[in-house]
Amino acid sequence: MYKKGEARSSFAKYLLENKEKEGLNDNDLAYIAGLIFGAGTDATASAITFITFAAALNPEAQAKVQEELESVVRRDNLPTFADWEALPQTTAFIAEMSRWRPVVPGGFHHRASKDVIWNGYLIPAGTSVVANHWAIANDPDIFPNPEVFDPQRWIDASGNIRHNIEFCTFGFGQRVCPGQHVPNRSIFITTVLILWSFRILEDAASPIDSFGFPDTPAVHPNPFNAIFEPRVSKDVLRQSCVPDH
Ligand code: HEM
Repeated sequence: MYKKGEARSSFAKYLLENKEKEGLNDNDLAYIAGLIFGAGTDATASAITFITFAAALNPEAQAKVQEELESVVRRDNLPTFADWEALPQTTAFIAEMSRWRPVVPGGFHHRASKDVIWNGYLIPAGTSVVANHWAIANDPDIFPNPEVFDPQRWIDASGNIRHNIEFCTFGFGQRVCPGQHVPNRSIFITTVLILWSFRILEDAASPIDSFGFPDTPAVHPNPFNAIFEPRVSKDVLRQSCVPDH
């Protein structure tokens, strides 16, 4: 456990100090440290940008999250991780963003290292296999009216998060995203802090193209304008306690 103010451990420092023990050469070190940085920062930044994109384009869904924040967190407190369990609408908004505009729509390609028989199909060694996140996200049998941004599809009749559907935003199996707990937390806290503080509006003078993102395996939305209208006065903000994360 780290004490406040104490220097925290660093993954890159660990790699450098344990190079021999882990059997790594300098190239391995550079790639592993770089991959964590590249995979981590860009995908998370993209997801947070898609949160503002989804909020601006779906004012009613955004208002539902703000109603929930209003009753659970209230305006004189900043939201914290401790509120997570009590915020199903916010959790559903984030889940729906991940499905509606997946950060990795093309999935990452994998190559079969040996012949594989799957469901009666032979996948010969060397074949590239693509799990197409976009097709899964838009499967109408699982997600009716998939083109509609509808966080309520993640909510059950009692108002809780459904556990009988999921979307593969972090991939699958052995190569599933090992960092997923980090973005899950950063996306949650950033979303609640932004939507608690601001109403995000589409700028009528510069409409957002809801399909404005490139045709590549991992994406960011194309640059767009949105208006951030403060929901909380500066005085309330000054009085709010800053959470100790
Ligand atoms: C919203 C944020 C993120 C999304 C949507 C995401 C998504 C993914 C996906 C789809 C894969 C490929 C899984 C597969 O092959 O099926 C992956 C792999 C990976 N991710 Fe993430 N990721 C995110 C954030 C992060 C963060 C924060 C880290 C590190 C702290 C990270 C580290 C990695 C690494 C190292 C791999 C490669 C794993 C391997 O090939 O064994 N990712 N990620």
